[in-house]
This record gives sequence, structure tokens and C-alpha cells, in this order.
Amino acid sequence: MEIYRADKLPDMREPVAVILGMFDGVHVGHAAVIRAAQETGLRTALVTFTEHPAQVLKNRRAPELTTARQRERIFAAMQVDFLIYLDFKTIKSLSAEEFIQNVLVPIRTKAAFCGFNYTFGAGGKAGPAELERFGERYGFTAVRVPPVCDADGPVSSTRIREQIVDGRMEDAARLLGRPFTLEFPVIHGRQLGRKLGIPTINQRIPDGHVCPRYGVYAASALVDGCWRDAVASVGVKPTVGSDDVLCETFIFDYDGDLYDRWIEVALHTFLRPEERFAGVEELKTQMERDIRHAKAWLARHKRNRP
Ligand SMILES: Cc1cc2nc3c(=O)[nH]c(=O)nc-3n(C[C@H](O)[C@H](O)[C@H](O)COP(=O)(O)O)c2cc1C
Ligand SMILES: Nc1ncnc2c1ncn2[C@@H]1O[C@H](COP(=O)(O)OP(=O)(O)O)[C@@H](O)[C@H]1O
Repeated sequence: MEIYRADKLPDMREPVAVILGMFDGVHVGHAAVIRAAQETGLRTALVTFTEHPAQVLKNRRAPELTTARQRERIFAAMQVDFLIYLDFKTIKSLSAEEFIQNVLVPIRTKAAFCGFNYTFGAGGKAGPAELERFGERYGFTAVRVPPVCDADGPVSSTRIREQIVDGRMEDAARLLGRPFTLEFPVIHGRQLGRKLGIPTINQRIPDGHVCPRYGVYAASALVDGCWRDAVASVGVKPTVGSDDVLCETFIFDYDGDLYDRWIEVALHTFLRPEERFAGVEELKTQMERDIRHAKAWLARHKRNRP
């Protein structure tokens, strides 16, 4: 996948199928839009923004399900050919027709795919119907891909955020089409884990990112291309105290240095809420119990997970 950032649009040698949207989470509804574009047989160009429009317009946005880094990896794995980042600050004043003229026409759009609720042009006033109308004028077909639904309605990033905040990881995984993962750099802690015989990689969950329910999860961690079983704890560790919201993961049967590396941790199922213990000994006893519970759960769910 070739990535183009802001200012400069790529010089396309052949016409492309364009995929439009933010795609936070890249859930099964998003995947349907991407697949529809790929079915044209054309090369696909996903056109998105560096910053979320809501962030620029309202200085406020829903917490992210995926970082740009994660989305890039997922798009690449789905075999999207080009990823084009536009700067929303410069795009936001363009009228709907100017957006077509300044972005879709120069990249040789032959077909444009969007979700059922896609909006574009100044004030987000234009939608799929306008895209179709402009398509006729500028020589591309416009396709509005219907929502993927389950028994509770359309799959949406909003629903998935709620599931994650509630610790309903299996439900979230169903709508994402893969387990929910966090991927952040490994930072230094107080080295207490090692003293307890349970070293953990510590990862800060930044503001603006969705934060799973505080508590303990059966997990796995991607280390050097291999998913390893693990147990993770999300929260502020009230027993010892923490200034940050952390995801701390103990990787089973592993002993290596992971500081400063970006490690992806999948949270499969919620085991128990975070607790404040009277002391470190009580905490250690509970952590050992958590390890047994996580191992038992992971052994029972060997299939369908990384
Ligand atoms: C499986 C697991 C469960 C945990 N549960 C709790 C908990 O309920 N309450 C709490 O205060 N800390 C909890 N922690 C966090 C520990 O306090 C923390 O990992 C330990 O203090 C080591 O910190 P360090 O990484 O800074 O050395 C848990 C950690 C793990 C790995
Ligand atoms: N099995 C393991 N699971 C997690 N981290 C491990 C493991 N083995 C070694 N490590 C390393 O040890 C560090 C964690 O040790 P710990 O004493 O908890 O220190 P800290 O308080 O800095 O997190 C991790 O960042 C990682 O580099």
C-alpha cells in the first residue's frame, strides 16, 4: 500500500475506485465498503483525513477505536492500494463540487464508494445522493454501500465504543471482525511487577483513545510476529497508585526486553473489575488467580483468536 500525506495528491497512472470515509475501528461495515470497491477490479484509493473532522470543527470527537497506525496496518492487510490523507483544515471550506473537482477528478476516480451515512463538502451538507449526481457530471459511478446490520441494527463505531467501555469484548470483536486491540509503546513502570515475579509491559492509554472497562482481561500480545497468551489489567492500579490509565500485560512463558517497542495487545474477555487491595501480598495472590483464570479461558477458546 502506498501512503500519501496531505498536500500532494498522487499522480495516478490508471483510473481508481475511491473509498471515502474515516473508518475508525475498520469494522465489518467498513470492510463491506472496501470490498465493494475492490470488486470493481480497479486499483483502490482510500481517501481519508489526518485529523477527524469533528476534532477540527467542534474541538471534540468520540474516542478513537484505532490509531492511524493501526488503521494503516489493517488497510494494508486488506490490500487497499493507495491511502491518501487529506488535511481537513484545508478541505473543510471547499463546496461539495469543489471537493469533487480538487480531489476526486485529479486522482482519476472511475468509481466512488461510501457508506450509507457519508457526508462531504462545506458543512457536510452533501451526501451519497449528491455524490451520484456529481458522478454523472464528472464521469464516475457513485456507490452507496448499505449498512451491515445485526439484530440490534447497523454496525457502528459508536456501538463498538459502548461495548468496549462496558467490557463486552466478545460483542465488540463480532462487530469489528477481529479482537479489539490496543497498540502503544511500552513504557517504564516502578519495576514492582518483576519483584512480584509477574513482570508486565506497561502501556499508557492516551486521552482521546477509547478506554476499556477497568479490570482484568484474558489477552494475547503480538511479539516478533507471534501471538502469545497473556493476562492484561486496564486501569489506574488503586493498590499502588498510578497517574496514568495503563494497560499492563503479563505475557506467559516469555522473558525478553520489550521497553520502548510498540506492542499490540488483544483483549479477549473481561474477567473481573479492578480492585483496591489492602496490600501487595493480597494483590499478588489475586494476580496469580487471574493468571490461572486467563489460561483456562484461553485454553477453552483456542480457535477463532490470534
Ligand atoms: C493480572 C493483573 C491484575 C491486576 N489487578 C490489579 C488490581 O485489581 N488492582 C490494582 O491496584 N492493580 C492491579 N494490577 C496492577 C499491579 O498493581 C501492577 O501490575 C504491579 O503493581 C506492577 O507494577 P509495575 O508494572 O509498575 O511494576 C494488576 C496487574 C495484573 C498483571
Ligand atoms: N513475560 C513478560 N511479560 C511482560 N513483560 C516482560 C516479560 N518478561 C520480561 N518482560 C519485560 O519486563 C518489563 C516489565 O517488568 P516490570 O518489573 O513489570 O517493570 P515495569 O514496572 O517497568 O513495567 C517489560 O516492560 C518487559 O520489557
